[in-house]
Parts: sequence; structure tokens; C-alpha cells
Amino acid sequence: MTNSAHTLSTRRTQGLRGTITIPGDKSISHRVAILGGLAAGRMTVKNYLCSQDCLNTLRAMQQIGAKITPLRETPGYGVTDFILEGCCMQPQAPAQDIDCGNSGTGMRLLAGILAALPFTSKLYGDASLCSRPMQRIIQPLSLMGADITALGEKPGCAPLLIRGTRLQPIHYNLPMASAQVKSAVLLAGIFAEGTTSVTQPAVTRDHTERLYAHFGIPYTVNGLIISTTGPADIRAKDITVPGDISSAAFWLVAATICPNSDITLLNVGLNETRTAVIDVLRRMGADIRITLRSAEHEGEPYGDISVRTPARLVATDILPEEIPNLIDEIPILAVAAAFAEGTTGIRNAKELRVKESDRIATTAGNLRRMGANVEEYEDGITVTGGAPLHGCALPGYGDHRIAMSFLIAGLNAEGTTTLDTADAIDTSYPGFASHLAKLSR
Ligand SMILES: O=C(O)C1=C[C@@H](OP(=O)(O)O)[C@@H](O)[C@H](O)C1
Ligand SMILES: C=C(OP(=O)(O)O)C(=O)O
Repeated sequence: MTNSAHTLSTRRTQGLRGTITIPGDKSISHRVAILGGLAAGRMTVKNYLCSQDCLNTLRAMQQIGAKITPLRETPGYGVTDFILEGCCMQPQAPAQDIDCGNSGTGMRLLAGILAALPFTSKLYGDASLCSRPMQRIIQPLSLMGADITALGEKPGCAPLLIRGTRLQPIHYNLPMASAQVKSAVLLAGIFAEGTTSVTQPAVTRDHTERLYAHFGIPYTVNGLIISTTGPADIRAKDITVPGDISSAAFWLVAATICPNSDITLLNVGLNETRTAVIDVLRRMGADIRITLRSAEHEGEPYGDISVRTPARLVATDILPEEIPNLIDEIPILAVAAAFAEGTTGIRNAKELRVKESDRIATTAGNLRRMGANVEEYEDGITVTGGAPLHGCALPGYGDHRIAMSFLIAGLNAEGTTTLDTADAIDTSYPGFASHLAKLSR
């Protein structure tokens, strides 16, 4: 691997070897900052993800009154362990506008609580975030009585001006399988008097619900309907964040497509609403072994994963119900598909068009540039494997998952693969480059 300003490059490896510890889960870290930052009391947070997205959410909570005391700092990475003292539901108005950076999760979840707090706040982000749809949270929150104005150049987009007010409970039918929208409504529901519920069209990641159990916030799950009853108290309680399976996914694929690989990933979250990537890779023939360390550790299962190069890789169709549970892993799964015999179908995934980049277009475009056979559809792609990939200079589109996916593709491609805007990787996986260097030595 080579490295300059904002580009990173990879070349064909002799195989990946070694053991790494996967950094904290991004989705859980955002939610711990928000709920812990509102809670009554002090809690110890361990293994928080020190990525730009999650640091922005933590800073937002500090702006409204949460306090942080660092406990452990990993040089070059950040403070993963700290004491978080919540504002005990008595937040203060932020002195400055709140920067959500590149994070859809941060902005949408924060909007859910700020809509109910007794002050005006403004959420902004980078160019990518300010082009992503916010109407999907403005609509249900407005039904609850929220006063949110989208100030962006693009209609329905950030910056968001939020004038906090008293909210009413609602029942909301989620029009898309989005854990962010579900969570924004459920977070607002903590403040509304009565029962707020959300019916999701398919199972989406359930970290919000698990954290409600952890922090003593009332909630029920009845099939696809999740309900909470407010106003609720939040009791501070220590927590350790498991490793992020969406970050582990890059190595699951790397050790599957590169001959002579044998790696172990420690401390990976194995919540079943997140593990569809493992099911799909196993169907394709990947040799993945799991050692469960704990079936329920503070509400989330986690374990170690060993991966080694399989004999052969075959195509599969990703099922519609699997899509929400591997939505962020689709670019790297598409890379795996380029190494599989046959045609892999990835459809029913039009949500990918509104991520940090249009991931249908950016994944298809970069695979084609490397020589893969790809068909693009409105709701996904098909990839026919077998054509050898060749390295080239590729756009990263400022999208962390696109940059990491194609750096992994470069590990089994002819020549050099270079990604621009690779600094975006810090959005979710600071330490990716050093893990790459460690495993592919
Ligand atoms: O709730 C969350 O933490 C997330 C939900 C997903 O987004 P959607 O809810 O928009 O599908 C995912 O893409 C994102 O990285 C994190
Ligand atoms: C889509 C992602 O995150 P967010 O929506 O929080 O920006 C992601 O991490 O791939």
C-alpha cells in the first residue's frame, strides 16, 4: 500500500495474514452518544468509534450540555474510552450551529431529539450530506408537531433549522426500510406524552431498540411494529461498543478474493440485523468461521471471525429482505461478485442512490473501469465475475465505503489501483490504512 496526501494505492498481494481488532460500531456509537448525552448520571463508554461521523455526534451532544472525561487514548486514533455525563434531560441551547460533517445518521438522529428540546438549533454538514434527503425525517417529525425548515439549496435538504417544541405521539408507517428514520421517530417519541410507534416495511438494524433496553427506556416490539412510551427517563449505564461488522466486511471480502489468505478479526458485533453480509459471502463459498464470545453483552452479541481463501467463489442473488441488513456492504459485496463464477444479482437497493455518493452509479462505474462486467439498473446492479481486474486511478467520490471497497479490489488486480479522496475513510474507519498495511505485508 502507498499513500500520498489524499490518495491511497494498493497492488496485488501475496495473501492477507494476521489478526486485527475491528474498531467500534458506527451505528451504536452515534446512539450511545445521543442517549448517554441525555441521560441522568455518568457512564463509562468503552471502544467508542473515533471516526469523524461519531466524533461530530459526540461534539453535538457536548454542545447541548453532555460532558466528556477522557479515559483512554490510542495515539493516532483517538479517545475510545471516556466517562460520559449526560445532561439529565436538561439540555442547554447550543452556542453554535451543529456540524454533522458527512453523517446521515448523525443528522437524522439528532434532528429527532432537537425537535423536542426547548431551543432553536441548526444542523449543517458537508456538500454530500447537504444533498441527501431530509424530508424523510421532516415528514414524520412534523406529524408529531415538530418545526423543522430545510434551508438547503436542494429542496428538502440540510441545513436544517429546528425550533424545538412540544411533540405529540404518532403511529408512523415507514415508507422505506430505514433504521435512521425509524430511530429519528423513536427518539422523538421519548419526549412525546403517550405511545409513539413505527411500522417498518422490513427488519432494519435494531440498535436503537437494544439501547432502549440498556438505558431503561420503555419500548415494545411486535413483529415489524416498534413502540415507545414517553416521556421517558434515561438511566446512565456503562457500555462497551462492539466492533463494526460493516468495517469487518472489507477484510471478509479481501481474505476471500486474495489467494493464500488466512486472517482473524477480533471483537466484531454479530447482531443478526447486521450479519447478512456473512450469509451472502458464505452462499458464495467463502470460508468464514465465527467464535461467539458473548451471545448478549450489554444487549449486543459479538465474537471473532476467521476467514481464509476458499477453493472457489460462485455468484448468488441477494434476497430483497437481506438488503436493509447489508446496505452499507453492497459496494464491497459487488467487488466480491467480480471474483465469483456467474452473475450476482443485487437489486431492490435503490436506497443506495442516496448514500454518501450514488453507490449504484459509483460502484458500477469503478468496477467497469477495472474491467468487470456490470449491468446497472435503477434499483441495483448485476455483476458477472471472471474477467481479470486491472488497476487504475479511480475516483473515490468522497465516499468512504467506495474508497475502501476499491482499495480491496486492487489487492487482486493487475498493476496499481489508486483512489482519490481517500481521506473520506476517516468517516467510518480511522485505522483502515494501518490495518491494510498490517494484513497485506
Ligand atoms: O441507522 C443507522 O445507524 C444506519 C442506517 C443505514 O441508513 P438508512 O437508515 O438510511 O438505511 C446505514 O446506511 C447507515 O450507515 C447507518
Ligand atoms: C450510509 C452511511 O452512513 P450515513 O448514512 O450515516 O452517512 C455509511 O456509513 O455507509
